[in-house]
Amino acid sequence: MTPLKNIRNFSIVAHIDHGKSTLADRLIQLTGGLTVREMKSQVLDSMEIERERGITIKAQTVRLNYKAKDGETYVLNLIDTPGHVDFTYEVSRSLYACEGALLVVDASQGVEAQTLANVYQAIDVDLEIVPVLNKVDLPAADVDRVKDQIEDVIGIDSSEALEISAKTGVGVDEVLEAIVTRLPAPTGNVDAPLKALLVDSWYDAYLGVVVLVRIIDGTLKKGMRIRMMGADAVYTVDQVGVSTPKKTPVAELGPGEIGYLTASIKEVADTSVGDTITDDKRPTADILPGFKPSVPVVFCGIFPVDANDFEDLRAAMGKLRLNDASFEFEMETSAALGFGFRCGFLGLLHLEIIRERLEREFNLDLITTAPSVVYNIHLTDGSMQELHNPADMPDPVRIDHIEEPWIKATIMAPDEYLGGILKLCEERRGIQQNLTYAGTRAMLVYELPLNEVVFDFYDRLKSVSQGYASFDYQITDHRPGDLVKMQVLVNDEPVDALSIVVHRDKAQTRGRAMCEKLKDLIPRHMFKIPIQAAIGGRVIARETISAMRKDVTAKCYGGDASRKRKLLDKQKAGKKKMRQFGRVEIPQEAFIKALKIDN
Ligand SMILES: Nc1nc2c(ncn2[C@@H]2O[C@H](COP(=O)(O)OP(=O)(O)OP(=O)(O)O)[C@@H](O)[C@H]2O)c(=O)[nH]1
Repeated sequence: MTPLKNIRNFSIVAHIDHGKSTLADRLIQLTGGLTVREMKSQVLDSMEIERERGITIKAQTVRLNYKAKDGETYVLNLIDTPGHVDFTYEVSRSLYACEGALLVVDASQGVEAQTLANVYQAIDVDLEIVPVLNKVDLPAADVDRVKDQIEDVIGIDSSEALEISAKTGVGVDEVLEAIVTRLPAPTGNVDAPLKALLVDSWYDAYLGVVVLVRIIDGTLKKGMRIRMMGADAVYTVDQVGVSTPKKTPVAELGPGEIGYLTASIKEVADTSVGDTITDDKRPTADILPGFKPSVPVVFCGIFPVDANDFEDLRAAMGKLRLNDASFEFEMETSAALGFGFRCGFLGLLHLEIIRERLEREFNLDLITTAPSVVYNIHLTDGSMQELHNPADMPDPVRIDHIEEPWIKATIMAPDEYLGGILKLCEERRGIQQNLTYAGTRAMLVYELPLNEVVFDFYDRLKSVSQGYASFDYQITDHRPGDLVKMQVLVNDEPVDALSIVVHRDKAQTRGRAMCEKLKDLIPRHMFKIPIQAAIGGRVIARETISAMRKDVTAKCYGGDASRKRKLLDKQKAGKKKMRQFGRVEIPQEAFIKALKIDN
């Protein structure tokens, strides 16, 4: 057991790409946590898709042993935090396990929206913060400007900010010293009953469910009967260990320490993050405050292209859910798409990652329907129901009013792009709350309906700002809105998977855009296909796909049979990605593409 005074628990908070993982790798390397051979290019971002996209999702920890200049050896626990808006809830849970945080800011870029969001969370839980300016090796680095920005925008003292390059290694040893000298040691009582925070849990192919814990008081040992106080479940501890980042069993964990336990827990869903773990025989008197559970805010339908893949899809989703309790799914049937699942996600990136994993790791061809937010439908009989699927919208005569979720969005960008950004926010029914400047960077705060943001807002923001704007949001409340369900009819048949809930003022424009898009996305058939958008029985937009004059093989004049076969094969392969609706075949990608709004 490490004495409290020799423990430091910290996180690194940063905006995406400011160098958090690179710095973490350096710290691991300098403290000898891994041999160079064991060191992959990025140790902490280990999942394949995370690596590809350069983002971190699951919080991970690593324990470092550091011999400081004072001659003592310290245990430094680094808890990694995710960097994307969809996963901010994982940031806050990681921060609860720490006493301090390194605030990493790219010295060539400055403070960005997620720097702010993350550092405010750290300040909220009273962490000691050490500002670190990274990438000082870049010619564009402007240390003084960024220091001023940290003081002006965040409001913390930056006079003693460290100046480093995680890439070249310059200044990184100073970071280790600062962790020891500037961050506080944890406190705790070894003789008190066990009290530990359940920081995270995940499924490991060898160990089963692994629980990451931070010990507050008492000790945790193998063989102990532990109680999860919130979930009210009792388990026997099989193994206690630390991550170096290799999983290494230890005899026990004491106050202030961070480590993992396994206890034959069947599913990640049996553990609730933020729960208090105690000794079943000698329970602690007080429960830790816990965290708000992360609730899915974006829903969509996922259907197999080939109906025979339904069971495989169910099994694949079950596997992903093992490791991701915030991903929800339940069976759904659609008149157009048959059997599938209605799935809930934390945000659009989360949706994309899950879909990509299903397709890539489980080799499934999928149709994803329009993402939708959760609406509160207040009925005339005084009851309220949550609407997760636009297709389930009750009859309008039964509806008294509909409420939709609103967010508070923070956008930071160079001021030259401000015009385009303001226009975009106004188009999306935004209400401007604040506009401030730090030098030539503008910081905008807007209230926006989540429904207007969920689909392509982020893409559009990036394009109007040439990639320079950063964005962060949190859901604030539900507000009444004049919302209607818009249906799309293809060849006079409603395609439920294309239904959306939309603000009445936007319905016409959206309807027209969707019909135009579908006209391009649906290939010609042997007959004329009308495409219509409608609210109730009223058609608000219409396009027609004209009939194909000849069949595809007609252009192979002459009797070249092999060429003809090739063409038909090609057509057949294309068909696999199509879905039959009545007499019309709609390509898989149409369901998402039809919703993108181009300007
Ligand atoms: N020139 C220079 N480049 C750096 C430095 N530190 C990191 N980078 C580069 O910046 C990019 C982003 O670094 P990462 O460490 O992946 O960023 P991150 O903050 O971990 O990103 P997320 O995991 O998505 O939060 C990479 O291409 C790094 O090589 C530095 O000190 N100097």
